[in-house]
Amino acid sequence: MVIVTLEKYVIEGGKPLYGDIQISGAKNAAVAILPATVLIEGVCRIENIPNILDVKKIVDILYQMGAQVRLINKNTIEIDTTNIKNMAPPYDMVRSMRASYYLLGAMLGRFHEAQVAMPGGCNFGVRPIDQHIKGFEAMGVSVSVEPGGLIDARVAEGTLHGGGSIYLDVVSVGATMNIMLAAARAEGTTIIENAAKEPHIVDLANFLNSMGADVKGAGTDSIKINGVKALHGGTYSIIPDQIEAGTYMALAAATGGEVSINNIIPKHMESITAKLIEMGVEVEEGDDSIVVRRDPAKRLERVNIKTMPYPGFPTDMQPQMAILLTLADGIGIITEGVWDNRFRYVDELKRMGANIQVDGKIAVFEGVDHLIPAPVKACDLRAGAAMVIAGLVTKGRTEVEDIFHIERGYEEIVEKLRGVGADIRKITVNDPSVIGKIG
Ligand SMILES: CC(=O)N[C@H]1[C@@H](OP(=O)(O)OP(=O)(O)OC[C@H]2O[C@@H](n3ccc(=O)[nH]c3=O)[C@H](O)[C@@H]2O)O[C@H](CO)[C@@H](O)[C@@H]1O
Ligand SMILES: C=C(OP(=O)(O)O)C(=O)O
Repeated sequence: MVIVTLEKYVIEGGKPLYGDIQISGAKNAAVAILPATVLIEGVCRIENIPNILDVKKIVDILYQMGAQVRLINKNTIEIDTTNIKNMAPPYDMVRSMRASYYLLGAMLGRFHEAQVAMPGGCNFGVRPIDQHIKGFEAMGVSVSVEPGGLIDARVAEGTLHGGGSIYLDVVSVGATMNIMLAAARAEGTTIIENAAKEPHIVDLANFLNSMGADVKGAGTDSIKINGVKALHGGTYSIIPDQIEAGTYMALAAATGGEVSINNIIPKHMESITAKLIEMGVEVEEGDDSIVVRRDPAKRLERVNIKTMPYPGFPTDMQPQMAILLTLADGIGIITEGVWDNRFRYVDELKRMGANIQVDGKIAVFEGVDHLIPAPVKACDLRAGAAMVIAGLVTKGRTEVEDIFHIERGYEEIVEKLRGVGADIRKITVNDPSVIGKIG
């Protein structure tokens, strides 16, 4: 008989938090920069890498493809992909995460062909890649999706050439990055119009440029890439994680108290800072830190939020802000402007007594006085972070299951939270529902 174990967080919430939290490197930059090393012949030393599951998976995929990987410490690695083989990255590993699709752009740039499984990642409904494909096709690549979900992309004739002007029909972070990767070593120029402007787009461009690429305009909606023949190794440090920082800002606003969120770029936090101030939270900016302060006795004010591409309010902060609206004074509305189905966590919150109505991409929150503890599930990465916030704001014992979602993207979350006085621990339990069913 096999006994399956599962891990969960046990939280005793309901008290304000005080202290400092150090922010790790940005997940959404790291998961693009690591595949980008495929374009480079030489050793890349990458610092400030977040020690999270998604990063471990990508490093493992690169290792299996023949990259030499040296872990210098938990946040610094050296990768040398000089002798990497042009092979399909392991199907199941690729399928289990969204960001593995960056291997398409990187392998096209280096080998002019790639076979990569359709991506996975958080389930927000359909996550199409038609804009990525449109960009590759403009560079002379033929793309087909084979039965079983393997994407086959290859230069049909001649060489990988610059795509000229490519206008994205929707502002897509993934397509902007993937096209940038392939274009970095294409012959000629590619201009991505209506490009995404997120901080991690700029970080990928800075990484590529520091290794010899010629990318201009990242951070604006027009990015020009002059392809170069080769890229060399070097050292690069990843930017701080905007969403991890925002999550802890929302947490401090929810529980009350005073938390200093350190090692961040305050400019990246502007849309979140502005919303918290609108809700009556004190937010004080330093050079590379932000202090969030709220008197726990004072109720949060209601607001409306619409998620949008950067510099709009990030979709990846939507579930965390929902906890604040759940408890705010009055009715607040969230309109999800990026994904079709990012309110799956609402059912979990209702189990804790939240009053929320969802209609398609709109959720209406009628603030309640307090939440009640309940066992809840992390249904995806940020929804999981929201459940942790809900647990920490609620008096009594909340248990959060399926925490592997959370650990895809948050480094040492339990340790960081305990450092500001939170009562949270991770436990491993046997799962009675599967005892006897396997083996
Ligand atoms: C612009 C935006 O906020 N992007 C978010 C998106 O990035 P991610 O890169 O995952 O997704 P995209 O930015 O590509 O998608 C944005 C929108 O464009 C659509 N789309 C995308 C690609 C494509 O080829 N065709 C297409 O129609 C998607 O369905 C979606 O509605 O989710 C990530 C995880 O939540 C977030 O970190 C990003 O901030
Ligand atoms: C949803 C996210 O990640 P992914 O796109 O990798 O699923 C996220 O970072 O919030």
